[in-house]
Amino acid sequence: MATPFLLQSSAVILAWSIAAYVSCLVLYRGWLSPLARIPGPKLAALTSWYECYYDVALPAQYVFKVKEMHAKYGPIVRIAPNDVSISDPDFVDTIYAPGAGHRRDKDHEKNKALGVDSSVGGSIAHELHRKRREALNPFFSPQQISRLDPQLNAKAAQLEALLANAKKDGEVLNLSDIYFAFSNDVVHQYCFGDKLNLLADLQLANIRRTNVAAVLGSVKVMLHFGWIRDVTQALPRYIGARMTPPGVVDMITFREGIRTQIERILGRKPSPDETTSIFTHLRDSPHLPPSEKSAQRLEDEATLMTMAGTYSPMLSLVTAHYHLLASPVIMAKLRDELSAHPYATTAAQLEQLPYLSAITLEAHRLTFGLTGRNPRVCPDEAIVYTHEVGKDDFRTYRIPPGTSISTSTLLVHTDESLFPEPWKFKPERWLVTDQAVLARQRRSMLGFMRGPRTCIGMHLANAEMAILVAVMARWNMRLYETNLDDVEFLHDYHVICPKLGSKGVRAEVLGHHVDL
Ligand code: HEM
Repeated sequence: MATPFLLQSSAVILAWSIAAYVSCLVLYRGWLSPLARIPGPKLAALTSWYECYYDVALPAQYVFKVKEMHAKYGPIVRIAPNDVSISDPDFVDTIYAPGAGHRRDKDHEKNKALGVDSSVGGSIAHELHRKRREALNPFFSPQQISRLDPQLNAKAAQLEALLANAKKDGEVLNLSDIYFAFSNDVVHQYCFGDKLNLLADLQLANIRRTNVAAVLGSVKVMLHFGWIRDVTQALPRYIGARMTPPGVVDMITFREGIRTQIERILGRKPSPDETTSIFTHLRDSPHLPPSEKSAQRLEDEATLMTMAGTYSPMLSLVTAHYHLLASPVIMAKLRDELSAHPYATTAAQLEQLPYLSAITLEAHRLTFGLTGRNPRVCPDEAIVYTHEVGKDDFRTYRIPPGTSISTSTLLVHTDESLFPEPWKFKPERWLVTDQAVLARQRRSMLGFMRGPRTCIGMHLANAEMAILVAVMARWNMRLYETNLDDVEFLHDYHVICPKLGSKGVRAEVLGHHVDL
């Protein structure tokens, strides 16, 4: 009988082909690849299932495992078949900020999990990123941001009214929701020109914040099994929605809201009566081709801008407020500084106060910016890394173009040579008098990243921090059922995630602080 024989031999050929392919892959990745000399666990070099196990099964622990690997193997480690991690603060700029003439792309595989591929942050190629970035830069200069003072102060006053009401009613406040709402209102108005008042509805703020956390909670699964999103998006919405976790469904609704905003802006003709905003500016820019102004692209841009401009500032704000409430000594020093400078009211003036800005820096350091490893790919140059292994004994590695190279904020921000007792919140470390130490610490701050892809919203985030840290000092509050593990970096879901199931930072308002 020919048919079973054919089937049997096809199965045998298929099995042999797979075995041959896997053997070649193992041989290449483990021994022949130009990365084969780089130290690290053999399993990590052979398969990305190694990373997947730490990211998905444990979960979101690979970044901590990589730190352990560096302790064992040294400053350069091969952490996946095509991925090299370098733990060396003095090498950060070579990876991320090499200067003019050097191209640094993003790694498409690592970048697609957030689903904002055509945004500035989603741009893979160096040149495309630069073009999109140039269109946005004018909105984010320190001068432009200083014009937002009245708006920031008005929002801060609304926030203080909430604190006063909570004191009157004896209500426990969720500070994570409050800072989420504050940052969301600010970035929304800046993006679209119209006012959002999430601060007036803290229940909705809680739903939205937990939805964003749920979406972030899925980034590792999406990173390793990106086809899940492709399948659910390809299905009719009513079927796809049933297969998608609730937070993600709400995110789809959130994106539809953004799409409506964008379509409204694109549907209007430029007019002097219109409030200008980032997206009216992009619509009217003569420098951008029509493809860069499509509704889909601008939706991606607005989604990234709104999410990044809301969630990351919220994390730094709650980290700062938690530590101020947990450390009366730090709070007392901040109050002393503010009462010595009663006329510092604008963000720019507050940012000049040394202790307040040390608190901000320390909050950013322990919030870790983007916690994932955020790799760069050099498309056209090899990277050479040399380190000392003994007295006058150096080892050099050549990392070929196309390799995914990274460090992580965890590695740098907890480097004991830069930040002794790295897990402690110590603003004083930013007030040292040794300028060389200070310069090295500042250079090693990766909370906003370095180089051409540095956070575009950095000045806005720091203005929000300055105004709200001053507000924090004006109120006596007591933490409510909140511990360090509600703000600590315990899981890497693209940004820090504290203990799973944390309700956020909650506090009771005791009253206005008399001296301020
Ligand atoms: C404490 C607050 C913030 C932190 C820690 C933070 C952190 C970061 C980091 C680390 C990056 C670099 C990402 C990369 O390498 O791909 C980034 C990029 C970005 N951030 Fe922020 N961010 C904050 C606030 C903001 C705000 C307020 C906005 C919006 C107004 C914003 C909008 C963006 C955008 C659009 C990008 C992409 C920039 C580019 O690729 O050129 N961020 N942010």
